[in-house]
Amino acid sequence: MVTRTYDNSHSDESTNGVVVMVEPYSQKEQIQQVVYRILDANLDRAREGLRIIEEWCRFGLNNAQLALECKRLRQEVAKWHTPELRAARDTPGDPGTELTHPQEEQRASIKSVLQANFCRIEEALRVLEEYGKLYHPTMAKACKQMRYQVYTLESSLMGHQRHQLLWRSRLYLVTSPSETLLNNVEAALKGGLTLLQYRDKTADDSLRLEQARKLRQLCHIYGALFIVNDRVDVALAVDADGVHLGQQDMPVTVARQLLGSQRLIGLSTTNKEEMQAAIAEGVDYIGVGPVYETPTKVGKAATGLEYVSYAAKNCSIPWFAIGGIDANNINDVIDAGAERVAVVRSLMQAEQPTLVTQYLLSQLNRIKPEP
Ligand SMILES: Cc1ncc(COP(=O)(O)OP(=O)(O)O)c(N)n1
Ligand SMILES: Cc1ncsc1CCOP(=O)(O)O
Ligand SMILES: [Mg+2]
Repeated sequence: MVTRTYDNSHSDESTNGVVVMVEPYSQKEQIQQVVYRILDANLDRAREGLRIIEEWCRFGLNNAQLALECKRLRQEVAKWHTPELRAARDTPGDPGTELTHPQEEQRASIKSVLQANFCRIEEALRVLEEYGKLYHPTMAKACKQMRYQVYTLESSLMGHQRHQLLWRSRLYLVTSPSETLLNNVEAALKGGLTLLQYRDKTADDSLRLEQARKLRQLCHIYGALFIVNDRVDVALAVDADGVHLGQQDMPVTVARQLLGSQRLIGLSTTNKEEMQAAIAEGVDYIGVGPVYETPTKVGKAATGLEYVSYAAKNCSIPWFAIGGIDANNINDVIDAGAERVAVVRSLMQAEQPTLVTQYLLSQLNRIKPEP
């Protein structure tokens, strides 16, 4: 058998002594080969990406439903990978195999691995949709549908990840305005912080957006959750993991409509009625306090440790004791039943936020080891 080359010129080839005239590819055929190569490469890319996501759903999350959806999509992609497309493959002649971006060589967290691979699958499906139109319109339509199904899968999986990390988080840093905001936060992240809230009651919106973006990026690098205080619009603008609302802020139902079910909503509570109402409204976590009076929230009466004990016995969702908590009194709060605490000054005013984070976490993990 004589293999045709991509060279479009006439040529004679010797094959076992027999001289064979090789027909040149017509321009149309050459383009078809290129399209087939693109389809072949992107079918592989989409399938590989799906497998990477599937492995995490299966082994990382033990979530059969999500793993099954990945498998279904993988098989649907494979269905379009016909022998004629595979035959167009030319790996040695593909200049793209050598091209990698430095970001691809290292990933900071599972979240980045998942996000990078969702991106890869969605891009591949988009390519399949566009070039598929030149091959098989049904394929193009199927790939478009799959792309939307992958968006849904991404949002369920990322939502699931968020909830898991929220349940695992024991320490919550709520920021205060500071010249060293980013350094303080990064130091706390280095100490093991997994949940951050950006709170600035006075900044103008352009600064607020700029800082929120930077903090979100930092949290992304360290695999931590990023919540915005009060402002649903800012949370959406910077693609935050959620928002924290107070009793006087936007109603939870409205925030939920805007944020959807996959992002987190936290609500401040100061008594059992507010706690029960918050749970009934479907918030993802609550703040419990201020446990002690605090200059960070002037004029707000302390709830004391009784409310902490009540929460320990009655709260079915993650809750964070907040207000005046520091390295000196954290064990009293833990003894009253808290497994999670939120702090502002303890970390924002610490000389060594990494060490303080590590200390607070070690105390919180002392009673019940890390989940
Ligand atoms: C974790 C957590 N709990 C409580 C609050 C207080 O929220 P709110 O009552 O809306 O007061 P402000 O923070 O907006 O002044 C919180 N931010 N975080
Ligand atoms: C925002 C907020 N809501 C209840 S207490 C509080 C502030 C807690 O700050 P600190 O940890 O500095 O006492
Ligand atoms: Mg508020």
